[in-house]
Amino acid sequence: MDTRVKICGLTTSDAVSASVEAGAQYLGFVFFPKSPRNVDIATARALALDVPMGVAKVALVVDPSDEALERITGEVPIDMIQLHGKESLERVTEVRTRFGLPVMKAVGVSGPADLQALNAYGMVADQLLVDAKPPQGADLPGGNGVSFDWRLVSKRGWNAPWMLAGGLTQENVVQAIQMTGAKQIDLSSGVESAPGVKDPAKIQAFMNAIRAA
Ligand SMILES: O=C(O)c1ccccc1N[C@@H]1O[C@H](COP(=O)(O)O)[C@@H](O)[C@H]1O
Repeated sequence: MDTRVKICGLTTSDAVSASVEAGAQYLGFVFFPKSPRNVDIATARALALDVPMGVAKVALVVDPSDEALERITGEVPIDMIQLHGKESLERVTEVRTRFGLPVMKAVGVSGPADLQALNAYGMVADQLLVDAKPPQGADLPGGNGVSFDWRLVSKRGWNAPWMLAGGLTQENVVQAIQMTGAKQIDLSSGVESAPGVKDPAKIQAFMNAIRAA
């Protein structure tokens, strides 16, 4: 299966190496203090400098200010900004223009009404991240290890390339790809041994599951 994978929430060089060696095409660094996967700028910079050419480094941010984005993009050699908050269509356009980097906009899906947002953001973002909505009362807008009803996005396309996210694991990823037709997937907690702790064996097993499909 020729699926591109983003492994998100990397905090150590071991996790970066395991993801690169297993064949991930995108690596995500989380800049969100409430997350167990949060990294400071110095750590992210050191990790990103070791990523080989051809593997995209993604900065995940949640309703960021321009100042926060200036600090991140000024010090960390990133290739893409992932907006994972309540950013408006206008804000997506503004961030793309101001920072000169591709923007991936995350959209939470729990029912058919959410597909409108994907249509709209697909017109302004470079990529879409189609994720589950966070459970009621969750501290995090993503990274909660929950899936949504994949039939909602079965064989759908939008104006921008998209990644499927939300509760993906080595056990369910093949079915998720078969049901949705996703060509790109994104995951975080499904390859962890504890919140924020990536497990190299789970990363390899996840990639093996996709390749064997
Ligand atoms: O992972 C986080 O801590 C996080 C924090 C804030 C916003 C988004 C976050 N994660 C994103 O959510 C997807 C799905 O996560 P999971 O596989 O369900 O655990 C993850 O890949 C990140 O893009």
